[in-house]
Amino acid sequence: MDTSSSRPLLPQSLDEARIFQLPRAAFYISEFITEDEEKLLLEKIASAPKPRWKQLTRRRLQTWPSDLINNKLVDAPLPSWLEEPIVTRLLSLHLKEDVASQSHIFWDSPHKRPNHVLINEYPPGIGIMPHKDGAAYHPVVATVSLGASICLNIHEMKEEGTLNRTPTWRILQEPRSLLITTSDLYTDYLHGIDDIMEDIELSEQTVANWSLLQPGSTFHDGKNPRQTRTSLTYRDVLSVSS
Ligand SMILES: O=C(O)CCC(=O)C(=O)O
Ligand SMILES: [Fe+2]
Repeated sequence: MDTSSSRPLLPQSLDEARIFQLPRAAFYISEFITEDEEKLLLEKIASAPKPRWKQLTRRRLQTWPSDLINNKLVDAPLPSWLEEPIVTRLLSLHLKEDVASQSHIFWDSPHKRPNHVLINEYPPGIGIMPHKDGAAYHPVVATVSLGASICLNIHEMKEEGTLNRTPTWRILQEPRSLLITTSDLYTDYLHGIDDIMEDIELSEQTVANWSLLQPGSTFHDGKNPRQTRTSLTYRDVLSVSS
């Protein structure tokens, strides 16, 4: 596909994007945005005023429209560059069973759309500890990846309540892709990214969304050397104050 064209080819319905290997429910769409859109977003992120960045020890992040305070969001719109094209395109995707009612992935969230975006920048070798996203959000996360590929690990808790350090599944997120995780994946499982310089042993057997990757995508020797990868995570914060 010509990824520099003005509009990407999206699946007719979200069902075509379902990752069947995972518990309900997850969806993956490669080339959800174009190369031009990716470039523009990276420029917007890079040109944000310096105080917008929160520097953690190993990665940095931006929060739009603002940080949560006691799990609450102060009512404010997202900037237009975070709304268009991503939110409009996201809300245009429907599940087949719901086409009649025109219900998209945020249909049963309180605000019927994402109202909050976290931007995380991961240099090579840096990831994020396995965690759950918690009670502040409706249990739907839409993640758009920029710049480079990375593996997201899904972990289960062991019976005694400790984390199983070996991921149960891996999801490969390519640049310009959209990943949606919901339901049990949000509430019962943890997700994280390894602190490694390359993702290895990538294959149909080890990557849950292998069949949904970009046609012709190649991971030489099953390896993905890490480069700086930026993610936009869209969520609906349950509690909003004016
Ligand atoms: O960068 C990602 O894809 C995951 C980010 C994440 O888990 C979070 O911000 O809670
Ligand atoms: Fe998270």
